Amino acid sequence: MTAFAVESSGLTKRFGRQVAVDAVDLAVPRGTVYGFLGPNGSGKTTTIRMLLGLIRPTDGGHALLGERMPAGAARVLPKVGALVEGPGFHPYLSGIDNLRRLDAADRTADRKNADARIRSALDRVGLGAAARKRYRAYSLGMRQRLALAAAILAPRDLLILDEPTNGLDPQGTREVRALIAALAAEGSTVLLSTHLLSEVEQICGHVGVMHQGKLVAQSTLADLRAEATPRVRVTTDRPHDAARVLRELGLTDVVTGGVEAAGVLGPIAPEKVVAALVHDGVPVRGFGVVAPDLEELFVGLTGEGFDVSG
Ligand SMILES: Nc1ncnc2c1ncn2[C@@H]1O[C@H](COP(=O)(O)OP(=O)(O)OP(=O)(O)O)[C@@H](O)[C@H]1O
Repeated sequence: MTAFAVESSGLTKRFGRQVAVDAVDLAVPRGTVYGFLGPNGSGKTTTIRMLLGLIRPTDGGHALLGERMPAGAARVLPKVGALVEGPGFHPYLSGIDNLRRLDAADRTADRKNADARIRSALDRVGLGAAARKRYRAYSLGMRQRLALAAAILAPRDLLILDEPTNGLDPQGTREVRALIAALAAEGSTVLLSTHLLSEVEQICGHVGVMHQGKLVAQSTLADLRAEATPRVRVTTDRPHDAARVLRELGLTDVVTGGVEAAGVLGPIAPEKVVAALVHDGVPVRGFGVVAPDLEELFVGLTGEGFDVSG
């Protein structure tokens, strides 16, 4: 068994002259919740559609659960649950009848326990009470929940979810995040795309960051945080003298503003910085070492802000 539930190499998609996905090497370890993070238009959905075999890559290849795609599609896809925008549900059928229809079309599904599986999926996404309502009467959030129910109609080794909390209210968002955590605890690997950094922070152990079609970072959140070099912040009446001392010591990205000077510490010990400031006669009123938060880190990687709400 390979260590990765999803592995791609050089995965590329061009639409005409536009490169939507540019040589992406994904590595999603089994048993993890992997956040596929990036601003709108960075290529997440296109990557996911290639992973699922819904569109053909222009270049590169990938494997799901150790099976090369598309050759192993028939073997592996029954073990993969997916939530992607695509062919919709039937508007005049109820939620439960839509799921029955989907399940009936799945040759690999176990007929004997179909009712129980469908009921359980509806309950898990919180649609138990609305199961008999017609799909066309569902709110956006309910439609999203039904799509998630469809992804978990059978036990799955891998779930690939494109923006699973899109369209949900805060309560629904919390419920779906809790459901994802529960599915992961039961042993599914989850790859979810999101433009919300807070979502990644709340439920993901791993993250891959997309920017203009490229995967610009991929690691555990813990490693990303550890790599982040802290900054020092000096409060003083003479910020320009403080900045000079910081530069002389080798700190980078040194800036001043008001009664502050700040810079990236790098390998230099903070106590050395304090000693140098004092030695130079800079009146230090305050001194702090601050680790950048994840948002600053990702802005640094992509040059773009992330929506941090939710
Ligand atoms: N079928 C298509 N034909 C032409 N261009 C496309 C097609 N699908 C996607 N693109 C382009 O590819 C780029 C990446 O789009 P994609 O939907 O993969 O990004 P995304 O990160 O999922 O963003 P979003 O969150 O908005 O869906 C965009 O510039 C988009 O306009």
